[in-house]
Amino acid sequence: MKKKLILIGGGGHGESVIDSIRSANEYDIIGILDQTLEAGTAISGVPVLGTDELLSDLCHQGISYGVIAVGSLGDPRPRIRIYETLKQNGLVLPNIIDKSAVLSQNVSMGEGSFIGKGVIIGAGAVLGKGCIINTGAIIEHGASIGDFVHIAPGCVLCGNVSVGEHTHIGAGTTVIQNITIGDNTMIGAGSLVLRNISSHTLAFGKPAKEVGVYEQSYDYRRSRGKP
Ligand SMILES: CC(=O)SCCNC(=O)CCNC(=O)[C@H](O)C(C)(C)COP(=O)(O)OP(=O)(O)OC[C@H]1O[C@@H](n2cnc3c(N)ncnc32)[C@H](O)[C@@H]1OP(=O)(O)O
Repeated sequence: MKKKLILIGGGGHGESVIDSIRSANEYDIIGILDQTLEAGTAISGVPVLGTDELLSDLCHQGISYGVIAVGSLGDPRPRIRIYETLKQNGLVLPNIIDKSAVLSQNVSMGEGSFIGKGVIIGAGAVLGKGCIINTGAIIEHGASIGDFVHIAPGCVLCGNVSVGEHTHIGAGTTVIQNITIGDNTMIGAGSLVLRNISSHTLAFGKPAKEVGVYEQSYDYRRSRGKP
């Protein structure tokens, strides 16, 4: 029997997640909880059941797996909130790995991450929890990817790149080998990263330059008493 799973979030990213869950054929998707979609509608054939207030009832009905299915464009806070809600309700957060992704056997991953179509992850890479590794991204050997990082579609991270927690690497970015990118940072789409990039920083371009403080996630960290 397939394991029963609930999705939180039914937007565009949610549709990708549904597609990848179906590709792996391991879970039965019972429904979607979403703060804005109308209960009774359906996304990719999966019913919207209501808001995440239903979570505790659903857990009592025997659903033990939950997936963060909202995307992120540089603000990881909604995904973090969902992660915490799922954990508080005692749900297990599986890693959703599209069937077309190719992962070395020697990859270590936290929980609750999404690995999209055509992703390649090399030997010795270490991924935190709650990450999105989006369509067609390549993460080479020895990479270190922090919690709630989004590596957007088509990025190439060469060997031994390190990306700090909550950082967004914009679509189509290339990061050369041995580079360190800080926490809570935004790298704009299409960048070429040749030098280390600091935490709490907006950087973009070819080559990528630091153009300012990245505020959004910084506020989130301060609100949690972090520097
Ligand atoms: C499945 C999916 O779709 S996942 C989604 C993947 N999407 C991404 O990764 C997008 C990442 N976001 C970006 O690249 C954005 O452009 C950001 C966050 C870097 C900047 O966004 P904003 O703050 O709104 O910047 P804005 O659009 O106002 O541009 C400000 C200036 O920076 C420039 N700029 C913005 N982004 C970039 C970039 N990636 N590369 C070069 N220049 C850029 C603009 O041209 C503009 O220059 P100007 O003042 O000379 O006209």
